[in-house]
Amino acid sequence: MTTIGSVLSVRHLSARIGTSQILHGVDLEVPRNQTTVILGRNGVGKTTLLRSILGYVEASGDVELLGRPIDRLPTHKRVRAGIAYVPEDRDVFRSLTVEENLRLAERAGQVPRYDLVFDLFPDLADRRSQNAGSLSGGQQQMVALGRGLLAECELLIVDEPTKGLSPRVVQEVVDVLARVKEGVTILMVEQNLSAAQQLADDVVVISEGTVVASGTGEMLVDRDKLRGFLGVGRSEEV
Ligand SMILES: Nc1ncnc2c1ncn2[C@@H]1O[C@H](COP(=O)(O)OP(=O)(O)OP(=O)(O)O)[C@@H](O)[C@H]1O
Repeated sequence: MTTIGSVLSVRHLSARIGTSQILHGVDLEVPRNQTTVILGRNGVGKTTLLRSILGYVEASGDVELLGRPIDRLPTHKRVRAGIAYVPEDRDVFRSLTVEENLRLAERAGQVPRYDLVFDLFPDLADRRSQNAGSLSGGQQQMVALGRGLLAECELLIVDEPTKGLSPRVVQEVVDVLARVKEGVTILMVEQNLSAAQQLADDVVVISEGTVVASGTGEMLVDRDKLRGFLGVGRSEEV
C-alpha cells in the first residue's frame, strides 16, 4: 500500500471521540525527507489525526510506517517503530532540569543523540542544569523537540510548535525547525501561515475531519484559493 518514497501512509482513517465522528476517512502520504504541513481551522480534527496516527485515539483505517502496518500496535510500539511526537502542550516537566527532561527520552539499546540535540539547540547545552519551568516558551519548545530527536526516528510528528509564542520567538522556532528538517522527515500541524510557508514541502488541508486539498508548499502562495479550501471568508485572517 505504501507509495514508494513514503515514510508514512494513512488510508481511510476514521475516528470518533465519544459520540462525535471527528475523522472521516483521511488519506495521507508523508514523503521521505520532506516536511508535510497540515492546515485547517480550529476544531477540524488536526490534533485528533496526529493522535490517531500515534494510537492515542482509537481509529479505524490503515496506518503504515515504512510499509509496515502499525495501526494495531499500542502507542509505545509505534514510537519504538520510529515515530517521535512533540505534542501541542509540549509536555515539558517544569520541575525537572533541561538535562533531566532530555534523559527521559533515552531509549534502551540506543545511544542517545546528545551531540545532535546540543548542536541543534546550543542554548539548551548552556542551560542543561536550569529547571525547565523557568525557560521561555521558545526554549521549552526546543526541549520538547530535543526530546523528540534524542532517539533515532523515522518520522517526527510536531503539533503546532509555534502556538502561543511571540512573533520573534515564532521565527526562532521556525529557524530551528528549518535545520531539523534537513535530517528527518516531518509531519506537522502549523496554523501560522508564515511559519508553514517557510517549512512546508507539502501541504495537506483538513476540513471537518477530511482532506479537502493537498499539494506542494506552493499552495500557500495563493491566499484566496487557500481561503476557499479552509472555508474562511475574505475578511478573515489566513
Ligand atoms: N477528548 C475529547 N473529548 C471530547 N471532544 C474532543 C476531545 N478531543 C477533541 N475533541 C473534539 O474533537 C474535535 C477536533 O479536535 P482537534 O483537537 O482534533 O481539532 P484541531 O483541528 O486540532 O483544533 P485546534 O486547531 O483548535 O487545536 C473538536 O470539536 C474537539 O472539541
